[in-house]
Amino acid sequence: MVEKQAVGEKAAEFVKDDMIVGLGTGSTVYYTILKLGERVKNGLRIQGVPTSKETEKLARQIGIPLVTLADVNKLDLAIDGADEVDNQFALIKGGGGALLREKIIAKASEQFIVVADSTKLVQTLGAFPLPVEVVRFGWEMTAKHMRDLGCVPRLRLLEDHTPFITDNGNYIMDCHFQEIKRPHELEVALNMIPGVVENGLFNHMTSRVITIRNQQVHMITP
Ligand SMILES: O=C[C@H](O)[C@H](O)[C@H](O)COP(=O)(O)O
Repeated sequence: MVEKQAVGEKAAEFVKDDMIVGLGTGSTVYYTILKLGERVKNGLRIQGVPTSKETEKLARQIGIPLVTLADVNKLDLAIDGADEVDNQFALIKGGGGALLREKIIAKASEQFIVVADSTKLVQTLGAFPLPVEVVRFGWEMTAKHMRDLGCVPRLRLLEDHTPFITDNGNYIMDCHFQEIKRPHELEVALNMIPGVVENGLFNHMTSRVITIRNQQVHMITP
């Protein structure tokens, strides 16, 4: 079994009857969602809140009942992947461009479980370019302010060289910092820039990381 599948499926075990569950986005949590679909077919009663249009489509296809944030006061649990996880449980997310909805849903959840194969665990965040969602208006100016924080920002493009557009109609800047020594300070500083909607640093949100070492699934809690 591949690592992503092993950690993704393990996370599904934390989902119990009557929970409202945030459904993350990406190729790792994909396996969690498939497993939940199977369990729903076998009688599990849950309601999901998807973090992207892609996840919404998948969840509908496999029969997971869905609700929106307007229908609930809080979520019991959200499960999602990450691009990097450091030893303080800070994350970089947004490789798939879903970071804004993911952060809104993680913040609304009592527990936030991260599923991460062994390649995602790092000492210091930053080798993976930090995704930042920005409004289209004036994005070049927004990028200049981001550069002042010490990174090289690149507008995310599709294969046909047109800009990638998020589910919210915005652009993504992939910011090359190399090393992010103070993720919380950077998260706040980026969000102070006019034009920045949200960034992919998730600090103080993780309740548990499910990962894999020497082919064994491990769970780490802060
Ligand atoms: O926008 C995408 C999300 O933040 C993903 O959770 C993240 O990129 C990890 O995705 P994957 O599990 O495909 O590596």
